[in-house]
Amino acid sequence: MAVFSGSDLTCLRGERLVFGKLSFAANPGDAIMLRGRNGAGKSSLLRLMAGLLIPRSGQITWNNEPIHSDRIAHHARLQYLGHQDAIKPVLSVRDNLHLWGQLRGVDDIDREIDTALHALDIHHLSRTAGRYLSSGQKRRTALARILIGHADLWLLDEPTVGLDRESSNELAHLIADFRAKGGIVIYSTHIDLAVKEPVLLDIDEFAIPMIEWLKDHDAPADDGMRSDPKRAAQ
Ligand SMILES: Nc1ncnc2c1ncn2[C@@H]1O[C@H](COP(=O)(O)OP(=O)(O)OP(=O)(O)O)[C@@H](O)[C@H]1O
Repeated sequence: MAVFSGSDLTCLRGERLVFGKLSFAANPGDAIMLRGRNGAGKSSLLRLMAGLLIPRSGQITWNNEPIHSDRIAHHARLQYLGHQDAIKPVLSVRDNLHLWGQLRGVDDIDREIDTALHALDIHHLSRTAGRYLSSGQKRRTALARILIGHADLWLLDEPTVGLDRESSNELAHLIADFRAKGGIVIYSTHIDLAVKEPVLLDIDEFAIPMIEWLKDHDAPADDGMRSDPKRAAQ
């Protein structure tokens, strides 16, 4: 059984059936590349994997335990990079990373920040406030964030957006290092990223018409978020 897996996943957003009968499996060192047309559900799948959305059917497990049985443990093991860089505009790059390290309970934050700043080649921006960063510099800062603290799983939604070619190659190296240490990386991209032998998961293959899905299931009453009252309140 794979360390991280999902089986027979169905994703509803609003009243739209985004995909169904989708399964995946990943072990330490694996990379999965999500592909699909705009709106196919790549971001939705990454959010399901992060435990930020709940599948309408199917289950996602880590070491055979459903991720929703212990969401705190799941969030602690993963780093999620969404479309938003979530950089605080009034804080410097270093302070942004410091805040993130504190939230993750990292011990030796300053040393980890220095390592991350060098890895993303943004050490010279350490004291620059978030509001003065270019979009590529913001993206690099967001990527530096995923290096702070221990993680077993990286979920990266379009990580190359805003990056120049050099930074994209640097990201590919970081992914290779993370995999070499046993990390699992799942990422969506519209451009080629030099990741070695990723497993391709084409979300377009899991598009099914709502009418077909309804034949086997109850009528959809809600979105994945709304099926969890705690999340719906957020
Ligand atoms: N918050 C939401 N509420 C309702 N529907 C949503 C929501 N977010 C996304 N959707 C819908 O879910 C579907 C999948 O969107 P998603 O963002 O996962 O696709 P994607 O493959 O990541 O697209 P892209 O390549 O354009 O980033 C789309 O039809 C979209 O309109």
